[in-house]
Amino acid sequence: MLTQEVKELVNKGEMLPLMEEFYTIQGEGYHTGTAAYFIRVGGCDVGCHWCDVKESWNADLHPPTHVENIVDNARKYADTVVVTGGEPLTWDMSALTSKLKESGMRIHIETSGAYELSGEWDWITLSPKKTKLPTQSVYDKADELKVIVYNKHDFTFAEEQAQKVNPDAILFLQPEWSRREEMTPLIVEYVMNNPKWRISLQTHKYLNIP
Ligand SMILES: C[S@@+](CC[C@H](N)C(=O)[O-])C[C@H]1O[C@@H](n2cnc3c(N)ncnc32)[C@H](O)[C@@H]1O
Ligand SMILES: Nc1nc2[nH]cc(C(=O)O)c2c(=O)[nH]1
Ligand code: SF4
Ligand SMILES: [Mg+2]
Repeated sequence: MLTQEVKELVNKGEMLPLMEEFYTIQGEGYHTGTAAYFIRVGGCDVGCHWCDVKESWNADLHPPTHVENIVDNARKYADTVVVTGGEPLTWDMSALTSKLKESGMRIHIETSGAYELSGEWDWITLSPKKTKLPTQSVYDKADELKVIVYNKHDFTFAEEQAQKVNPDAILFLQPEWSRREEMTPLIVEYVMNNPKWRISLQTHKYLNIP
């Protein structure tokens, strides 16, 4: 059982349920191929049936960790951090991002946008989900929109989301991993016919790295 004191620190974002941290290469989206330290925060209730990190969903399984300790670790490895999850915006990201900034780090977030934006970010990757649509605050600030393509209807969903995001966001279509053989050729054709879109692949899975 968590003490009341720990619960309050988690509510304030001064502690976060930390699932894992790892130094790797950003596999997806605009920054594909660049080294970054990943901080994976537990807790998500969006419920994507194809989610590749379902172990992250239950926040209670991941130890509440002081953000100072997360930052002290991260700064040893890299100058760019990617905060992911789980759904990081489940929590108040202000304390984590202000401490990362004090350490001079560049900070990126991977989010479904299902909750209001908190924290200060150098790069926001929005990957919207039909089951819990993004909040306006995240549409307004997203640097890239990355829509996962599981079936043909997801092209329609992608166009709807592109209408909602700010006009400067860079647009990506990414095949859902288990459907990549069927969907990748359709995405290739779609991007050639609709060149405002780009392809994003989960390159870390092809490289067998985290
Ligand atoms: C695990 S999520 C965590 C961050 C946040 N909850 C979100 O969905 O953006 C990280 C990224 O992986 C993508 N993703 C998750 N499962 C996937 C799968 N099976 N195939 C392709 N992309 C996937 C998500 O859409 C998101 O862009
Ligand atoms: N290498 C690597 N790149 C990633 N980009 C987004 C990821 C995520 O799970 O948020 C991810 C991940 O899990 N690994
Ligand atoms: S929002 Fe992200 S972490 Fe949550 S279930 Fe969907 S892909 Fe997984
Ligand atoms: Mg991943």
